Amino acid sequence: MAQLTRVSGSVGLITLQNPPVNALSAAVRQGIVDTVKKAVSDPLVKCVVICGQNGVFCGGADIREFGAPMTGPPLVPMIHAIEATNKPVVAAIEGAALGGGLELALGCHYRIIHSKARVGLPEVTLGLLPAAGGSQRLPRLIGVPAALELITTGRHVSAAEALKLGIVDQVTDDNTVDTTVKFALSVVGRSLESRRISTFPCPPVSDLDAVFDVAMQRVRQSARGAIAPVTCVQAVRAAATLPYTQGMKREQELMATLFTSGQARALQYCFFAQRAVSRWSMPSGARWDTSKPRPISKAAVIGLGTMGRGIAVALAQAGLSVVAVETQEKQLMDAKQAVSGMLERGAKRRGVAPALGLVSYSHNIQAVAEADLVIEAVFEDMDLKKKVFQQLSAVCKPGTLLCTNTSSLDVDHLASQTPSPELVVGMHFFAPAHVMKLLEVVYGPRSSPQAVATAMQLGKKMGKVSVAVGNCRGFVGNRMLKPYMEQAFFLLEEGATPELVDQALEEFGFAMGVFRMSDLSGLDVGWRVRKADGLVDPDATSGRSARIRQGRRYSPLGDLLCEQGRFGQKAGRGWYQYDKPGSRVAKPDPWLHNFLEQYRARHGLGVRHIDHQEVLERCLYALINEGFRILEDGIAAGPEDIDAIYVFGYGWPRYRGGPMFYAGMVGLANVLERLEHFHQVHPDVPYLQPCSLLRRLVASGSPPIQKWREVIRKVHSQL
Ligand SMILES: CCC/C=C/C(=O)SCCNC(=O)CCNC(=O)[C@H](O)C(C)(C)COP(=O)([O-])OP(=O)([O-])OC[C@H]1O[C@@H](n2cnc3c(N)ncnc32)[C@H](O)[C@@H]1OP(=O)([O-])[O-]
Repeated sequence: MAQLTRVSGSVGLITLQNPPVNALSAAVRQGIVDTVKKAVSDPLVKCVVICGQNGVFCGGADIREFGAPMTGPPLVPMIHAIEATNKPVVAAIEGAALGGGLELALGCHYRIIHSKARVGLPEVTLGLLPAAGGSQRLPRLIGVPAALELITTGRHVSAAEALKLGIVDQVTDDNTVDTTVKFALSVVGRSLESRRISTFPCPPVSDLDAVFDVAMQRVRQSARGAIAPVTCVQAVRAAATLPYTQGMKREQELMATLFTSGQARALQYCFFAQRAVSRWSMPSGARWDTSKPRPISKAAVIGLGTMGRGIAVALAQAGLSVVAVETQEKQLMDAKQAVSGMLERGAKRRGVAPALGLVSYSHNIQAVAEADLVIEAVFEDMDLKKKVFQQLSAVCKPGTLLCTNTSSLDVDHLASQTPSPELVVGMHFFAPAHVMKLLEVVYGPRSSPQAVATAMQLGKKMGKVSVAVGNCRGFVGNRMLKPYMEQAFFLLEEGATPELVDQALEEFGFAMGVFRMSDLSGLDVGWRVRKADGLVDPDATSGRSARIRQGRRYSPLGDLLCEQGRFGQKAGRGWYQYDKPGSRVAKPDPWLHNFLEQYRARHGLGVRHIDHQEVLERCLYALINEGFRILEDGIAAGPEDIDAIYVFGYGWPRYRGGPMFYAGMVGLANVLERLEHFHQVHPDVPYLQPCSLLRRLVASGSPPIQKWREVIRKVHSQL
């Protein structure tokens, strides 16, 4: 809705009212149309100010309405009507003017912004383009290069930058509405001819073709396979080359191709999934809205290797005081230098002062005695972690929350080393910990809801997408990665090459295929785990038995490479070869191809043609199947949790929504049918056996993903 009041005698103040962000729902659009008409026809109103209630101008079109048939007045004529009025209309921007919100403001004759507000056209992040005139007005206002950058990245811009770019006319530190009302009164009577952006020519650019070629190349490289950024470039090109009316026509045509696309649906699902994961729940019934987090002001990090350093930086950047502990003196000095450097570089990027004073360093674990929360980030070794937890229990003040940064170790087992297991949770950070958005908060059967709530809130404070998950081997992300990698190894045995598998996955949208990723993270990591699991058997060198371990098909390929010292990038060779150790450019390796041929011959394996489709189905459906098992086991509360983990932590292409959303897009019955087929061909691969939840969902008519929780609840209630 929108409300019209008359203030300061002759100013028509229109307030958008649609909590929490005054999104432009059908009712709000109707409200704007009605109130603008009323204000324009009221002789007592000399000028109009548009603002939003509760300190937010407008978060854009109401994304919740996108799936349903359009009702209410459309945005484009509404904004045109505002621009065409003969009374000055001024936008008073507080909080944010994003998407349709900024497009509304661009239809106004002037824009005043609060210094803490931001603006932007983030439609591209939702698989769309700014199709309420934004792609046509912004280039006319600020020029093609700047508009291209903002529209194709969807970046939010601070008030100061918005002023510099010319998006707004004035920045204020005072009450934005009061300032804007005064401003509006001051421009009454001035000609509006030069204030209607749609009438501006685009500022000339010397080599327009080159500008668009570079932009197109950039978006194709940075968002491989995503259609919205490419379409955004085309829309801005229309602004630069066509008269406004024709440009608007082109904008609408381009939007029509995006609006109903699968990518737009996936990206909009991701938008809500990212927010839904903060409403966590545990199988015990504990929930986000009934569990109160503890206040944390002082944190500690134990172990300052790569992960510990990143965690210390993330905590300090969130404004917490941090005690960083490393028992080795030399490591401590190196870490201090590295952490300070990271804080300085981060602060420079964000234009703030580095939080160097928030971090103190010690080689004595006693230094953590006063911490409210400790994150242990020592080497991934259960015995070592157990020792640290025992020490922490003796040192920390009562009530201190003890967190372990582990990617797969048993959080409950660690909790049992302490007298207060309810205060123990896992915090699985992803490297580099101060950069990566994902945090898995792992609760054991004895973790208290308050401990989970505190870790989740801390994650939010650090700017992470935090997902609460149950305790099991690999938690959610790494547990699902295992069948995915296993299939990739099997495909090599059956005739594929690392290049073929990686190309299929990279064309699907992953930043890196499974083998390039494995080379980057180091083959020895998995080797160590497999050794500890008793899977690496040096005696079994040939024949079928060599490829069966613990009763199931096993590929020793990764182990054989490690035995040759081929640990990946750091060794200069792994699944690929590199110019030198540490080099990042992966090149196909004839040695590896020869090795695969010999391996297949030794084991009597026939080679067959494997295409991209098979790579995708085998690798992704095995991963998805494990996702369904995770839901069935109650390790993740809903499909959004799994999807957020994969999008924010594992490079799953956001425009494909996450693995569970993707399963829904290709059709659950289709996934089930292909898994049944693959399991028939490979009966010794349990990961390919379709999970009963998947069967159940298909039997229930493959409901939309938003309804899966109902089926999951039924499964749980019958257990
Ligand atoms: C022709 C069409 C052309 C135009 C297209 C567009 O405009 S496309 C749109 C382009 N606009 C954008 O892409 C902007 C998207 N929004 C944002 O970037 C941020 O929400 C924010 C910066 C506005 C506020 O950040 P913050 O950290 O303070 O808050 P928060 O992020 O936690 O959100 C709070 C609640 O508001 C909800 N909600 C938010 N926006 C919308 C919406 N547009 N709609 C509906 N709902 C929306 C959000 O789901 C959440 O709900 P929950 O979970 O509580 O039930």
